[in-house]
Amino acid sequence: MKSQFEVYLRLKPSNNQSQNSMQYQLYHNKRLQVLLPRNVKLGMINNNRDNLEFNFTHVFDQKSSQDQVFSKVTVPVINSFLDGYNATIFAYGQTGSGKTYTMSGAETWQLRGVIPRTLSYIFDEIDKRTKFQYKIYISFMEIYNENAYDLLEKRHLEIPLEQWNKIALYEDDQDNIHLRDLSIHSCNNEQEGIDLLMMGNFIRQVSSTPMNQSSSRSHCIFTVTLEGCDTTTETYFVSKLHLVDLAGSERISKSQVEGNLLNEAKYINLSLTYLEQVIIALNERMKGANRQHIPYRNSLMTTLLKDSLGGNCKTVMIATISSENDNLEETFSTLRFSQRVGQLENEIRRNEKVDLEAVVKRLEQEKLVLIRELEQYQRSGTVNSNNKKPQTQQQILPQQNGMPLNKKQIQEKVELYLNEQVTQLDVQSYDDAQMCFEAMKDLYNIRMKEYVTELTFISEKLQKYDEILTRKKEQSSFLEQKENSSPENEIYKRNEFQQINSKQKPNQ
Ligand SMILES: Nc1ncnc2c1ncn2[C@@H]1O[C@H](COP(=O)(O)OP(=O)(O)OP(=O)(O)O)[C@@H](O)[C@H]1O
Repeated sequence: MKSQFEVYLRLKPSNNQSQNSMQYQLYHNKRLQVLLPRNVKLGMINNNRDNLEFNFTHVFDQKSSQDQVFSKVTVPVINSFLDGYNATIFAYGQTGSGKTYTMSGAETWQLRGVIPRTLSYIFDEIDKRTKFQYKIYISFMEIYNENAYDLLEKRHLEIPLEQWNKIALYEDDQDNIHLRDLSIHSCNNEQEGIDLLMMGNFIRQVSSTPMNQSSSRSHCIFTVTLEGCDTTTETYFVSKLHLVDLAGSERISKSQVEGNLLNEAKYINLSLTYLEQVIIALNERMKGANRQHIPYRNSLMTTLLKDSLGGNCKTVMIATISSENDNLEETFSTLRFSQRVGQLENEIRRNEKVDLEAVVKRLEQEKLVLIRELEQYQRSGTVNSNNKKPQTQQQILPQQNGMPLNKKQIQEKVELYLNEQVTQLDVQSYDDAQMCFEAMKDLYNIRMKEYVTELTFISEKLQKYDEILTRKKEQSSFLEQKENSSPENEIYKRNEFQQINSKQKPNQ
């Protein structure tokens, strides 16, 4: 299924109400027209024009609340994630434009952002989806100076960044990316999720260099992994939701930094440039150019987000811009980038697997229950079923208000009696008794027919699944190995990785 990238724009409220504010018009909350100030010389802008226009899935103006952003952008994405589709929401924009405010939120609970709201929504939805069983796992990582680090490793609170374990990436022969040394945490409720988010943010702050305290110089990826099971079909699915807060997108010339900070800025610039290159390459390929190679491997971030940017993933971008003319150059850079992203589409599919053994087991049990019920029904004409408890102890008379009942009404009363929902049938005449017996005979025949039909259906289904299962078991080990290395199965290898991690830790 094709899934067009969705691109949202969020304008940060202006700090000052002076003439320095960016002048713009918003049409239907989808089209932003930015008026170009005459006195501002911007090399990148064609001076013949007095405005530039940009289109979005939706534009959130300066008055938009956190809740509005969450409902519009995130809710549909999480619903599809809970159905078994991979998804990524990433915030992109210059430093201070509101990426962290949008993704994580501000100090108060009311101003919480996309990530904490997502956790609440996921657990609320899980409670409602009663025919599914879900398990949720969380990991949280940071990419800083082209190295990836685990933000949920408690040891990182005690040691400086230089001594942190770097997350190792490796690709299997199917080009799937796997991660080593990234902890994955089981999460049973919203509070546990929030605690993990807070711990990660805390570790990130503690590790930060002086400049980081006011501005985040790293990319952050908060990942929710879901293992789901549709209990009615025994279909298992695994999906991933990446919530990404990218580092500020401003150019080095603007940030005017030196030394270590210049190094950081270079890495950020480089990784965002590589991100841009990936987007351009994907755009060209979409427009029919012969682009086999997409340069994902140029940076850690694009390697990690490979699936989000041209694979099996529903991808959403939130572009954040400030509303001051001072930042116009960066604002235009963000707006232009977002237009390119908005043209992309991914091919998405549900990451599902049927547990054939579980299906066969269930069908065998159903068949056994049906055979037992059928035997009992043949013997006594009634079936003991927990669902059919007597609702009332009152007598049901074949007569109502002294008037004789018709055949259908008698059948209904007899059915209640046979289902043990009433204890007696009060028969007052020979004709009534005759009609009751007739009704019993009819109902018995109908019920028998239903049983036979259902048994035949279950037996056929059982036979079919049995055949598939046998075929599957007979498949060569080569094919099984291939299946096991698919990205959907990454989570199942978690324990293996954790064992490797725990073996490595004492030596570090
Ligand atoms: N929409 C908004 N409404 C109110 N305040 C906002 C909004 N967006 C951002 N802010 C405030 O602006 C400041 C900078 O925002 P934020 O830290 O989210 O920027 P950022 O894009 O994440 O920057 P960096 O790239 O440095 O991490 C914060 O104090 C934040 O609370």
